[in-house]
Amino acid sequence: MFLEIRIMTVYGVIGVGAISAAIVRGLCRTDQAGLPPGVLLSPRNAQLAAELAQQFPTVQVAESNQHVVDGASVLLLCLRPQDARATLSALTFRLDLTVISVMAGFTVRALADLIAPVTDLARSIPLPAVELGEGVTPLFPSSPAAPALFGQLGTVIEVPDERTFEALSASTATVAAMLKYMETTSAWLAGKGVSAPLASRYVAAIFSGVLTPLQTAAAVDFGALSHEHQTPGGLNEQFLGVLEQAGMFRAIEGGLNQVLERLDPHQN
Ligand SMILES: NC(=O)C1=CN([C@@H]2O[C@H](COP(=O)(O)OP(=O)(O)OC[C@H]3O[C@@H](n4cnc5c(N)ncnc54)[C@H](OP(=O)(O)O)[C@@H]3O)[C@@H](O)[C@H]2O)C=CC1
Repeated sequence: MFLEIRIMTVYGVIGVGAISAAIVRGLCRTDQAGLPPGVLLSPRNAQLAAELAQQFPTVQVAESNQHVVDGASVLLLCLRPQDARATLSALTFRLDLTVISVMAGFTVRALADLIAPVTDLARSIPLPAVELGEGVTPLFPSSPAAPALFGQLGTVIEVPDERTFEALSASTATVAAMLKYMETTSAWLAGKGVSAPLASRYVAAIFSGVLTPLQTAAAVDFGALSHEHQTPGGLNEQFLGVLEQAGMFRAIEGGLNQVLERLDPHQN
């Protein structure tokens, strides 16, 4: 089924940036079966659009956003939320267009108003791993086109309602903080005289050693894993206790609630 969809589909992309480039690179991976699909890019961010068009023969840059809409069978909306309203209001959409949004915080209802008369609409939360075909992408609602796209880029999670979708979206806001945690550990090591490259490699190895085996797990008990990594009276237990006393984990819950409030003010 995917092969048929790949040959017939032209993906239009409005918002050529970090996440849409990862999607395009993922779709054009050489380990994919069959021909890559057609991709029509918005001309905005000309340098990245030109790079993608140069790298992949089925990728083209359109003259305007309206040409992207008109030439696409499946339109991907990958704009920053603050640019979406003005950009989409300037465009005309046809009834039989299929749209997939990756934009955080735009509800189905808000999007439907902006892209009327389109009704075939799905929201998605792709992460950069789609580039390697290793994404795990929540979808709501799930139209036929959305699992067909993200199934080529990893696996999909079809979410039953928009509240659950927004909660999953909020949880993705924790990545930069996790990387800052690792940077702090790495910089601390460098401050103790470990060379900076070795410090960063070592910290990456500590975490990838724990996380890589979890990639294919059906479910993960993080609490049990945390216990496994704490020898009673040991160093992990000591460090965890310091963070607990400092209120770090309550702060994580508070931060998630604030992000969710921003995504969906009616949920908390
Ligand atoms: N990055 C990620 O990992 C993820 C991002 N998302 C969502 O994807 C969306 C995009 O994020 P991201 O890729 O990081 O953002 P980027 O800033 O990398 O890309 C957005 C692109 O949209 C372009 N743009 C702005 N205005 C217009 C316009 N009027 N017409 C056409 N293009 C325009 C920008 O151009 P210029 O720079 O010139 O303004 C920029 O190239 C966001 O809504 C985000 O929530 C979702 C999941 C993961």
